[in-house]
Amino acid sequence: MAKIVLASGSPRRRELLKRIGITDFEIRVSQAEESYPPGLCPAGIVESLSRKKAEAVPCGTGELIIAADTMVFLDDQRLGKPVDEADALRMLTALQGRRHTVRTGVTLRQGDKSLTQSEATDVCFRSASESELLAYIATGEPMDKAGAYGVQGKGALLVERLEGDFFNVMGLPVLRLSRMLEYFGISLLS
Ligand SMILES: Cc1cn([C@H]2C[C@H](O)[C@@H](COP(=O)(O)OP(=O)(O)OP(=O)(O)O)O2)c(=O)[nH]c1=O
Repeated sequence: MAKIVLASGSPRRRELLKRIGITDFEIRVSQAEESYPPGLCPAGIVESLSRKKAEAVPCGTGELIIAADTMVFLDDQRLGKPVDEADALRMLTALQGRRHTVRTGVTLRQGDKSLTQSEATDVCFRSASESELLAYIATGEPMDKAGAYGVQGKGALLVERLEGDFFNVMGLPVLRLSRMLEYFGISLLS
């Protein structure tokens, strides 16, 4: 089996890889600048960013790189990670009582073979008061997460409904990833 390299500093992606049985992998954090060409559709944006992250790390012989990028889309707004607490409050206020889509682009790369796909999950937030949102921001949880919430943590208390892959919201669509790995000859359930 190829040596797996996770091109991500995200502790959630590390944890999810382990949960699906990929326990032996190296982390090589990509320093790719998070920019993309104009005119891309939402899926195109996260796919382009994941490709960029995968291409920004060295890939040795026999190594398989996994890179991902997660973003929240609310109508035509793109919500990445908040820059500060005021930005987190702005994002959470915009999301409350509404449905949004979380998209994760994933790129797998080995030698000159590369595959990029993305997954979408719809999430509905309940209406929350400003004091609840401020209390949530004070936990610090929103600050390193797209859309300023973590569905796997206290952020779950803001989520009314979710349609699609839960793990996609956490940063790695594990079912899609397993299918992409099959293209590289790796089967996780055999
Ligand atoms: C919406 C949401 C996002 N997130 C996280 C997943 C991602 O780690 C992060 C989005 O940022 P990304 O830029 O996708 O990833 P990252 O900066 O954490 O790591 P790297 O670029 O090195 O791969 O938000 C959650 O953990 N829970 C959630 O509910």
